[in-house]
Amino acid sequence: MSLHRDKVDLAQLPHHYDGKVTLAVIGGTGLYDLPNLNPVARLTISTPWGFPSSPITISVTDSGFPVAFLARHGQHHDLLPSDVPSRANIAALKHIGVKAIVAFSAVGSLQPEIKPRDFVVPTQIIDRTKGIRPSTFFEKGFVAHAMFGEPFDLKLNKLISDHIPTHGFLEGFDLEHTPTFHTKENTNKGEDLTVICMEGPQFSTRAESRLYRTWGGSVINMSVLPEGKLAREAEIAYQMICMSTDYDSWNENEEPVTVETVVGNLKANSANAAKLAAKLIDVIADEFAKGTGLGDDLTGSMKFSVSTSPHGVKKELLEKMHFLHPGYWPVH
Ligand SMILES: CSC[C@H]1O[C@H](OP(=O)(O)O)[C@H](O)[C@@H]1O
Ligand SMILES: Nc1ncnc2[nH]cnc12
Repeated sequence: MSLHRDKVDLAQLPHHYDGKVTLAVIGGTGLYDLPNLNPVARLTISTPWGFPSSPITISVTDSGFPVAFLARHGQHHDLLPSDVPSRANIAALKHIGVKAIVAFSAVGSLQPEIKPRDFVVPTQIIDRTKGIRPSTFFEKGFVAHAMFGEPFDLKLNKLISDHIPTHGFLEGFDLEHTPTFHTKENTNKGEDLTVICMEGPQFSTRAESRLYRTWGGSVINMSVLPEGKLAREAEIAYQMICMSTDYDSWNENEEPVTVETVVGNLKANSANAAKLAAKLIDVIADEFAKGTGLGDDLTGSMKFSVSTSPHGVKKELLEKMHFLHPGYWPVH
């Protein structure tokens, strides 16, 4: 079943964009473009970690603010969650100047109050991937350790939570189900909302799904890692917005999740997600215009997270890292 809408002919767009692009949206399952914006360029960027999942579309809002868009699983959804080239995706966004990323993801709900078609802004992550995804830009010969106790950017999280009301945030739009916008502060009594990231591509067993509930999991997906870790290493403020599509497998009164359930809810959700994305872009554009330092908190953090003396590092490794953080570790 296709989730794609009719599209502008993106192939005709220029392949370069000269301005600065500070905000990026990563689209997950069901969100393959930003239909409410005006596309102005389509970039194919080669990185030392390969090519991104898809070309990066630069669009501008009505007020002229540029936003980069990247389809996580490719424009035709041909990449398994384990095969998403997250290092290339994040490196390419960093290379064009991105300081903040809002990443969308279709998730299963592990809690009865998070209903299919609701949105969730998580604050914590539990890693259940299996170590088969490259999850760092660093490698043997050049060692660094990034801080990850707060895996999402707190300023971006607060900005989003403060500006999107719990109910009615899609007023006037597809309201067959009025979605709730779940945030730590507004709906979860200050308790973390935790996304479990599993390897997939198969969904969880009932026993696993129940286990994740005992761990305090709120929602489950296959995508937030290593994307969020790599954004941290790239010093980019990162927040995921989860779109609930199913109750996973924990509920004995329901059939365990199937792709049909996910796709059915996504058909409604993807239009809502595109509208929500447009709203969030306006909020974030305003914040950048105010100059409050959004995306600046991490600046310089990786320079001092390195354990290896740069003098002992091979030239090839330093050259790769120069793409990500030019000037941090001069190539000798
Ligand atoms: C099609 S259901 C499983 C799939 O959906 C989510 O993708 P994304 O996070 O990119 O929206 C989930 O993480 C799985 O990859
Ligand atoms: N139940 C689920 N488990 C993992 N990823 C998902 N994406 C959407 N629903 C999911």
